[in-house]
Amino acid sequence: MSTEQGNTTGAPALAFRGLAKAYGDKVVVRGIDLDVPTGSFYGLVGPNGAGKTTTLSMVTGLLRPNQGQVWIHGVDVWADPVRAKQLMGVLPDGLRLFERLSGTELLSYLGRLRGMPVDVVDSRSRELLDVLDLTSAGDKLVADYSTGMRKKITLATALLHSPPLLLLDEPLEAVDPVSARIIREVLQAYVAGGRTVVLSSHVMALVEELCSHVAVMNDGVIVTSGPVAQVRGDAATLDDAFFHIVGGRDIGQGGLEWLRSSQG
Ligand SMILES: Nc1ncnc2c1ncn2[C@@H]1O[C@H](COP(=O)(O)OP(=O)(O)OP(=O)(O)O)[C@@H](O)[C@H]1O
Repeated sequence: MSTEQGNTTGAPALAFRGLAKAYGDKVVVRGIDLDVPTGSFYGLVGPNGAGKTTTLSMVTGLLRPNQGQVWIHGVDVWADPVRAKQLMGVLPDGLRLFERLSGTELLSYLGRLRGMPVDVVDSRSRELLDVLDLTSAGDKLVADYSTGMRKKITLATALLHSPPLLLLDEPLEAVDPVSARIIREVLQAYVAGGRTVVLSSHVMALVEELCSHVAVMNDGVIVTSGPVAQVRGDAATLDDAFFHIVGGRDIGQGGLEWLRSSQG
């Protein structure tokens, strides 16, 4: 494929082809392809170690693939990273932040780095801190934030420039139920406005509730992908379908007898 996949209007929100990554001899992503339609809410699911974070890191320009290409709205992430990064907001794994800034300063700094007008940065920052219930923490150093607060302030930085595509690595993990509900509503409103969200999660019920589409990864491969109803197939829930797709083991019969016993 050429460097430019198309203009930003016609192309999928995200597309990748032949994406591969190895660490030494260990191949962790094995040449995967995916198209994420604009306006979709796309879940990326898979067991521990399946390659979800590695994939999202390559897609967002944080980790260089060994092979393959990635386009955000038609812009090649590795050939034109500056333009591609204007089109996405990212909640990465690991949450490396500027620890010695307050939440408000962090948003202000990142907004200015993106070339946004100061008054727009200020008003959007206030709104985001308010919606994410971080107003009282706005003057606190990020170093003193809890894990859930760090996740919320990072989400605010991803939303600040109002990009057409959000890529979120486990956005609801470690977040309290009230904040989780707020984040879900923010993301649903975001998609309702015609934008696109891609998130990774282990929580199948959440993916089933929120997402229009899902891709299931296992051992570095996308095993199946498409609209949620199609991937669920005849299974009662997406959780059941996932269990069968990735070959989960049922412990109903045999095994762990010592855990079932009242004696030690
Ligand atoms: N820096 C690294 N060096 C070597 N191996 C790595 C590195 N980062 C990830 N891996 C390996 O790559 C594989 C995929 O990891 P990855 O974090 O992408 O999986 P994941 O699907 O996000 O898992 P989880 O659901 O547990 O977060 C794992 O086997 C992991 O051990």
